[in-house]
Amino acid sequence: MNHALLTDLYEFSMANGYYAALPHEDQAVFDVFYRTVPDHGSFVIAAGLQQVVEALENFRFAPDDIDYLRSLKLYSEDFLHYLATLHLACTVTALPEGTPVFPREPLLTVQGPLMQVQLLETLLLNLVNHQSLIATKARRITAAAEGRPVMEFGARRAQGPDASVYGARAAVIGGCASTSNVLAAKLFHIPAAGTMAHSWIESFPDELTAFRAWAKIYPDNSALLVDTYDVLASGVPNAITVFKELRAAGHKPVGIRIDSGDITALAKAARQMLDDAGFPEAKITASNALDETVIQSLLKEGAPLDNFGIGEKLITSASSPVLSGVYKLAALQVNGQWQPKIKVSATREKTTLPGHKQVYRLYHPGSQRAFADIIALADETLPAVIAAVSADPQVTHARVTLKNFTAEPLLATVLAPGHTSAVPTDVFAIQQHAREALTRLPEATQRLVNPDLYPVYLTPKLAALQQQLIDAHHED
Ligand SMILES: Nc1ncnc2c1ncn2[C@@H]1O[C@H](COP(=O)(O)OP(=O)(O)OP(=O)(O)O)[C@@H](O)[C@H]1O
Ligand SMILES: O=P(O)(O)OC[C@H]1O[C@H](OP(=O)(O)OP(=O)(O)O)[C@H](O)[C@@H]1O
Ligand SMILES: O=C(O)c1cccnc1
Repeated sequence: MNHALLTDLYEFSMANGYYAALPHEDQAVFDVFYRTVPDHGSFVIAAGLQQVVEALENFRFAPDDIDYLRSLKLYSEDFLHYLATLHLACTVTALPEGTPVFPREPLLTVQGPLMQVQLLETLLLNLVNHQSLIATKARRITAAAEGRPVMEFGARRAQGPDASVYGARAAVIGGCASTSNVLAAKLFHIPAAGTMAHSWIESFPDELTAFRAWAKIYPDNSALLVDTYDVLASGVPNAITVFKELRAAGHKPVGIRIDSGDITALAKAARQMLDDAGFPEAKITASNALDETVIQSLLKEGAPLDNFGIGEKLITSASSPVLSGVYKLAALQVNGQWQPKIKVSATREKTTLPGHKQVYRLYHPGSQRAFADIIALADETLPAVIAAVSADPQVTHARVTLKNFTAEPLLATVLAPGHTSAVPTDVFAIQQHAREALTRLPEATQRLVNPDLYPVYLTPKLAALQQQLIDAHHED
């Protein structure tokens, strides 16, 4: 689908206005960042970059798009002609998908003619906010599962087809092992996984007949759903009968799925029955409106679970369904000269960071342990000793001296005019990047409840530039 019209009307209205009022090719830089972490976490897992790059590479206005815009009777013919022949000339820098990113840090920047980059705001935020939200939720859920595979089961509850497909992709970036969503599995090379629904069991005269029919067709994929009638009185005993028959025929039974009731009590009793019957290797999968909180509770109770199937709470990030990433102007060329730009807000919290920027992750020297990030102006060289200022205006000890670190720049160019982009597209490689990046962060920042805040600083140059622009604004 061509997404060129997937924007808010005001972006076109501004672009048409820029076309009339400002030099056409003057460049602008916008930053994408967010301020608040979902679920009171301390970081977001950045995701959606592959789709951003694809959307920008295919960005074109079709003749009927132009006709539609003309029909609004808002825009000049010159501007519509500009759109009809538009080829984006934008440079995008971004941190790699899967990277944990903290509040206020630019995770993506776009530079290009002001008219063009203004038009991209809504689409870029749509792509990045959604996938980063779901990847972040999946990280929480898979952390709670402590290494047990999590299958993404959310297609039926996702808020529309796109949310199910790209949500499944993001879920894998955040740690899921597989998806039941066949389209997502095909598009992103994710293992397709699944069991059966209650309707299968109900479609046969009785549960045992239903299990036998399944086992006959899928003798090596027999994960039987045991809660249609009574988990312990019929579901597990019938599953054991079928497992014995499968074993006698030379097959290895997979296990059972429990989808209702007190999962801990049922899983403990089912485990005992399976073990007593000689099937200690049969796996128990749990599903039913699970999320990280329920999973933690189940595991704390000692529920002997091997796999999880997780739908609605993951695919909608139900407990915290919004990531409010924003797109803010950071610099503008005026007569060929760059000017840093700022939005000064009533609250310091919402005041933006001006200028072209770079984000560095700081490590203790010779180690893989990160202890802070620092946002710098893109053209400054980090000194060995930095009198850094907290990026969080709420922090009381706002100034610290940073020394003895190695610095890793996080933002790199992923798209430039005339160059084909090569961002990683292997979702499991991206998942691995996320996993490794997390092992380098302090463990306490990854707690699911009350995580430690990870320090993010500004260089003195960036902090001074921000203050200078705030002061200049107040003098006006
Ligand atoms: N031991 C447990 N500790 C905490 N939460 C649990 C436990 N067992 C199940 N849950 C969760 O409690 C919620 C409600 O479970 P409940 O027993 O009401 O399901 P159910 O109504 O039997 O299922 P269904 O409506 O699908 O038939 C679900 O989110 C489930 O995952
Ligand atoms: O609960 P989720 O995390 O979204 O996991 C997916 C759910 O989808 C199926 O339920 P179904 O649509 O058959 O409805 P049900 O709630 O009656 O089982 C399945 O049995 C799970 O319960
Ligand atoms: O395969 C399953 O068990 C499944 C898939 C989607 C939703 N619920 C269950």
